[in-house]
Formats: sequence, C-alpha cells, structure tokens
Amino acid sequence: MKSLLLVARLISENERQAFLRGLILSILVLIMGAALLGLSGWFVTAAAAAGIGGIGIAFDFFRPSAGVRFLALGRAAARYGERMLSHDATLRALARLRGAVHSGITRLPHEVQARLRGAEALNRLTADIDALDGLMLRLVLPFFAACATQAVAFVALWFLVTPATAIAVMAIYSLGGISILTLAALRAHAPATAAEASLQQIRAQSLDLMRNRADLAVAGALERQTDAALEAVRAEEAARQRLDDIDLWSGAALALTAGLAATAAIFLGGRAAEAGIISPAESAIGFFVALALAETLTTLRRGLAEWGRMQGAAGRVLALVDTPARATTQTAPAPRSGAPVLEAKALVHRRPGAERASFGPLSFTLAAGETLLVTGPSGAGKSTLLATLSGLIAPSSGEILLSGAPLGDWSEARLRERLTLVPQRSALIGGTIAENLALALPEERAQDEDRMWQALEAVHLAGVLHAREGLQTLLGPQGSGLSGGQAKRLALARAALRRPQVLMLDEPTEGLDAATAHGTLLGLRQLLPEAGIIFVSHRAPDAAMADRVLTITV
Ligand SMILES: Nc1ncnc2c1ncn2[C@@H]1O[C@H](COP(=O)(O)OP(=O)(O)OP(=O)(O)O)[C@@H](O)[C@H]1O
Repeated sequence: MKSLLLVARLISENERQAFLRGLILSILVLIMGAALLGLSGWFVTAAAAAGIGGIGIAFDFFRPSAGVRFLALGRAAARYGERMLSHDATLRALARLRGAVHSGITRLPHEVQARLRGAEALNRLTADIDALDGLMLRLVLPFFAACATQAVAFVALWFLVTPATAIAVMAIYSLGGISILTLAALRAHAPATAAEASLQQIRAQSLDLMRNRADLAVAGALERQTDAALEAVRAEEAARQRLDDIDLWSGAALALTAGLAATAAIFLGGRAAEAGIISPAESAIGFFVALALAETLTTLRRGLAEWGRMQGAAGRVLALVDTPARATTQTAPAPRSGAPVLEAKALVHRRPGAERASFGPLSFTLAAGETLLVTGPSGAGKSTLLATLSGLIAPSSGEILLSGAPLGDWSEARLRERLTLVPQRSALIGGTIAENLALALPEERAQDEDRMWQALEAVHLAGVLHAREGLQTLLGPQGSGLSGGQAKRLALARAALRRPQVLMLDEPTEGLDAATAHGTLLGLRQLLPEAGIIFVSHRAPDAAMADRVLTITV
C-alpha cells in the first residue's frame, strides 16, 4: 500500500492542477448523473400526479425539461473535460516516470545491469509503467469523487426528501459498498498479481524463444521451451478467468446494494408522502438518486480489481527510481606528467559472499605505447580485472590511477574519452556498419567516413565490406549478417575509433585464425601507437604481440 501511495505522489507531483481539475469534473459528472435521474424521476411523477389531479394545464413542463437537457448535456461535457484533463496528465506523468525508470536502470551497478535481461528491462519500462496508468484514473480520483458525491447526495436527500431517506441510502451504500469493494479487492489481489507475473513471463519467454530459436532447435529443446511459454499463457488465462468471476459477482453485489438502497428510499419516501410530509414526486427523487449513486462505485470496482497488479509494479518501479545516483565529478584532474597511463596498486576484487577474491592483490603499470597481455586459466578473474580497471565495478581494495589521478576523480565523460573496454561479447546494433561505428564518435564527427575506413583497415575488415555495400552494409539485430570473427573485429574497430589512451580488449582474437589475429592486433597497435593496450588472451602466439605478460592464477 505504501508503495502505491508513494507512486501516486510521484505521478501527481507535477500535475497537481490538472488532477485537481479532473477530480472536480469527475465529481461534477457523478453529481450531474444523480441529479439527472433524480430530476427526471421527480418530473415524470409530478407530471403524472398533475395529470391525475386534472391540473396538467397549469404544470410547468418547460423548466424541468430544460433542467433535464442541461444536466444531460452538461454531464457529457464534464465527462469529456475530465477525460481530457486527467488522462492527459496521467500520460505526461507516466512518460516522466518511464524516463526516471530508464535512468534508474542505467545507474544500476554494472553487474546488476548485465543480469537484468533485455526482456526484464523492457517489462520494467513498459508493462510496469502501463500497470500504473489506472492508479490515478481508476483508484485515487474515483475514490475521492465517490466520497464527495455520496456526501453531496446525503445533504441533498436530507433536505429534498427526508433525513431518514438520506441516512438509509448513505448507510446501505457505506456498508454494502465498503464490504463488497474490500472483499473484491482482497480476492482479486492474488489473481491480479498472478496474471501480471504470467504476462511478464510470457514476454520474457517469447523473446528468448525468438532470439534463441536456432540454438533451441539444434538442442532439441524448442518444443519444451514452447510448451513452457504456452504454460505461462494458460496460467495467465486462468488468473484472468478468476478476475472475471470476481468482477461478475462484485458487480452483481453492487447492483443488489443499489437495489436495496432504492427500495429503502421508496419505502421511506412513500411513507413520508403518505404522511403528507413530502409530495409523491419528491419521494421519487430519493428512489432515483439512490439508483444513480451506484455509478460512484463502478470505476472504483475496476480499479480495485487491478490493485494487486499495480502494487507489484509500484514496488519494482520505486526500486529503480530510487537507484542511488552515481557519484560524479565534473572537473577533469590534471594528469601528472611522466606518470604511467594506467597504474594498479594492490588491487583486489571480491564479490560479496564469495569465498575467495576474484583476483588480486595485483600491482602493475602500463606506459603509453605499451602492450600488456593478461593470461590465466578460465575463471581466474581476467574479465573482472578489466571491468574493474575500466571503472565499471569498484575494487574491494587498492587503487587505480589514470594518468596519475585516481579513477574516481575523473568524470564519466572524461573517463570514457580516455579509456575504452571491448568486452568478450560486445553489443552491435541492427542498422548499417556506419551507424554501428558512429556510436563511438562524437556527434560532430559521426559522419567521418575516412576515420571509419581507417579503423576498419586496422582490423582487416575493409576488404570484406568493400565487397559488400561498404559502410552502408546492413546488419540485423545484434549485428547478425557478419561472421562471429567479423562482428568481433567490428567491435574492435569501433573502440579504436575513440582513439583512447588506454584500450582494454577481452579476448580480441578468440575465433580468429592465426594470420587474422596477428594482423588485427598489429593493425590496432599501428592505428594507436601512443595508447596503452591491455588484452586478455588464451592463445600462445598472441604473447609475441605483448611487451609484458601478467599471469593471473586462480
Ligand atoms: N556477475 C557475476 N556474479 C558473480 N560471479 C561472477 C560474475 N561474473 C563472473 N563471476 C565469477 O567470477 C570469477 C571470475 O570471472 P571472470 O569472468 O573474470 O573470469 P575470466 O578469467 O575472465 O574467465 P574466462 O577466461 O573464462 O573468460 C568466475 O568464477 C565467475 O564465475
């Protein structure tokens, strides 16, 4: 509940005026609806009574019928205005919330981000935010509108009909409404949560199925995975069915409440009319207003059915919005002249709860133009070392100096200008080769084709691309359309385009034949003669390209 309230505050923060106006209009819609039915009931009964009494000629038909027309049209106009205001405000607020969740995801620690699968991140940004669109529209605003309308109706019935009618209608609606809505909300919580969880699972599994179709087919697991996805579809259907059942009985129970309130109103009003306290037409007001008040609870009923779905989404969205900001500095430290481009001092990394350190303590320096090869058995911590050196994860102890200044003193932008990492699995985007390469270039140089070709030459890709459509060669999602080795070299070319002072490469030669591997490393070194290069490799011949070797042991 607390998370829903916090998200409601977040959504309404910058839209207070619009939501307040929307609330006033939705109260007006409900009041006009009740007044319309009450006036119509009074009008029909009073007209009939005038006819029976033989005084029809003297009865004023015009003012009540003008009132009916005014209320009918006014209600439609108020409904239109309310939708425009509150829906518009909700869409704007959700767009802002989506932005906040997105930047929350980008602020997550590197390893958490890596674990947050694409489908999960997508669910957070789409399904969770979409689930919250009903928070103001179907819960908060209808709740206040229902309370205000019931209060106004109570006062109106007290004075226009009888106090007893007002008390009876109010009591039946309060007791019936509160108990039915509470019961429906409690019963709907579990199926609403289950339906949402299944829906997120369907999305994640469908994406996995589409993305890994070939792997699953050759592993003979396609049918099993498809069945698992269908199982989630069936679970979602079952949960929706339970929600529909709850919707049906709660709707019926609310209709019964309205019927009860109307019966009580006609009974009490009738008795007052018999006693001559009010006219029969006035007693009809109580009956029709009691019927119309059912509308105050309908929207709220729909909102409460989604309560479980909204609550889960609110918790996940808040967790991301509250991701602490990364400490950033805006000033670039003055590099110490003569300092190595990179220096590690007694560097250790240990994951929380891990028995042993991922690596370290390690101390080494890297001078400009120097090439350092990092080797060691699989799982020794080589990739973790590169992630730590590039500032993506924090060391447990020790210090990293870039051009003599601690890594933490560099602003993110300055750090990325000077230091680049090509991980084992780098991401290429669907689009042209030029678009992929342009990601590494500053905006003003994004069209610098000469520089792009230079980098492609260095990694021995220029020939392959000249034989195709050059920089306009189109790649599919995740760079499909190139061989594994070519995709890897395209990622290397992209990193080299940034002309960093320190270039870190995680297994750049994996999957390449000996000649291409040698040519690629040589090409990079010639393209960036001043850069310090650190590369991880398991291939013995690559040692020939290194000035020094750092071996990490498990
Ligand atoms: N995100 C993570 N969470 C927990 N443990 C991790 C994570 N990433 C890696 N590890 C563990 O840390 C250890 C070092 O992993 P790392 O990827 O750095 O090894 P590596 O030397 O690069 O291996 P390889 O040569 O196989 O690529 C391994 O035992 C690995 O299982």
